[in-house]
Amino acid sequence: MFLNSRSCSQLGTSSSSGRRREAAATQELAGHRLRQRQCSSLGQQQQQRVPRVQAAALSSPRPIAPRDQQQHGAGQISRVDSPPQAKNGVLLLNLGGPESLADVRPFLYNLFADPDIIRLPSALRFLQPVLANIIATLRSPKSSEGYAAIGGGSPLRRITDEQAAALAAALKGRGLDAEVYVAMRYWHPYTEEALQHVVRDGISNLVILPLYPQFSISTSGSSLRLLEHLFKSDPVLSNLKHTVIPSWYQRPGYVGAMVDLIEAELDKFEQPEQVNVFFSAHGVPKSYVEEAGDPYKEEMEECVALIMAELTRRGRGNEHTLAYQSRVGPVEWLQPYTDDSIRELGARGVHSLLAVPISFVSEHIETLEEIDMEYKELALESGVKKWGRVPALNTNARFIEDLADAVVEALPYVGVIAGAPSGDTLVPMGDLDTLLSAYDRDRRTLPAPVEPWSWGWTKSAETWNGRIAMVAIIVILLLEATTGQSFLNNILALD
Ligand SMILES: C=CC1=C(C)c2cc3[nH]c(cc4nc(cc5[nH]c(cc1n2)c(C)c5CCC(=O)O)C(CCC(=O)O)=C4C)c(C)c3C=C
Ligand SMILES: [Fe+2]
Repeated sequence: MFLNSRSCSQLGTSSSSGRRREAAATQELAGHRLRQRQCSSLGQQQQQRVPRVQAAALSSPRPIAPRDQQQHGAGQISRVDSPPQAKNGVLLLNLGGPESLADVRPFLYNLFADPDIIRLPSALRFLQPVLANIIATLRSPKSSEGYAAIGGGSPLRRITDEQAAALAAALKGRGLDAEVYVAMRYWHPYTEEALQHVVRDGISNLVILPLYPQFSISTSGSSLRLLEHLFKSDPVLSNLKHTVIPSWYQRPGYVGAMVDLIEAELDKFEQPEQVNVFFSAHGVPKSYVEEAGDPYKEEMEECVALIMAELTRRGRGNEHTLAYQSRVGPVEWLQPYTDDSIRELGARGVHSLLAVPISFVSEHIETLEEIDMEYKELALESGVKKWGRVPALNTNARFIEDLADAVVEALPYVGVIAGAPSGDTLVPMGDLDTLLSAYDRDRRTLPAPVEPWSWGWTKSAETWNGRIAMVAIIVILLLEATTGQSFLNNILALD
């Protein structure tokens, strides 16, 4: 498997030499697709030379240290002891969320310590934990307020567990016995814990399914990077046959389920045909798309076009809008911003808005607080008279059935390097190595979405916090450098 994918990486590198530039995100993706196809055939030719590795049952798993406060800290997860039986598993990737207000700051630390969220130049990477601590500390009061408003914690773990159980049942309905595991990126159950269970259960064929319909470097990409690291540092996992479904926004079942929900909400308005269908996607910094080639924006636009086409096919001629929410920090994010669009629609005299959360399939802080409270209030203040919101898919039966179909369709690709069966996704299906080597290969430094030093000069409420923190951090770093003692560990330790 790794022999194949190394060859693919080399192929990708040589075929793209001299082709690096910002404006080429789209061409870049087309190139990825082409390379993937080349890799597929190369992979198939070389398949015979790859040793058929037997997955193994685990006799004594080594516990993994919790990752709060650590960057990718896991070592080996398991030892190979005995030959296994073929067993299927599905690994659901998700973000994770604080379950109580006390979890908020360590959760934020984990998020900002992720180099796919804040990508520092390599010379400054040693500062990432320090920066993560500062930013988490500064952001924590605002985030905590949001989580307090939705009951004191995120519902994400509960909903994702329900989705996992529903998916396992749907697979069983198709005659497929498969364990479904939940692997969160920034909170419990951590990816390391999930993989420990995968190994303990002797899973030999794993389908990796991010619960994000559209691919972004900052979400699915980040979880896949972590998996890559963990797979490479463990003997059982490095031989585990797997395939990744990188994104699935174009699946008719998903699109159909979204349209069912939209229609049901439209019919609650007195004049459904007058309602503006307002898609609000989670934003990403613009540089992710324009400099690192994140397909997120393109996938989002395609996704909205597919949903609108299906709505139209069902005889609904509504106008629609796509905007991006949840911007953090001072850099430019994808535009238009949700708040600007709401104001603009209000000013244009749009009477009714139906908000559709589009980048995430569970209720979470950004649907329950940001959309239901902040944006609703803004819309009503801006002149919009009627407001509605489409619920998240959660365990919607049609959606879960579609995920089960996606898993069944992916299973033949486990352990085989191959492009997506229909070739119609922007990031094609494949194993981790192939996917990540074809994708965001250079991990180029990006402007950090949140920079404490910039916060210090903005007009935001954090201005003085930011300045004080910056001065403090400089003093502490100087003290550390001159005395050789670590003050930061003591001062900024969370828990
Ligand atoms: C597709 C979905 C998401 C993208 C893209 C994404 C990018 C992204 N997010 C941040 C910063 C924060 N995200 C936070 C919470 C959060 N983010 C997503 C999804 C995406 N993020 C979800 C589902 C959640 C909520 C989980 C929950 O607890 O319910 C937070 C914490 C909350 C807050 O303070 O607002 C931050 C911070 C960045 C910087 C980023 C891209 C670089
Ligand atoms: Fe986010």
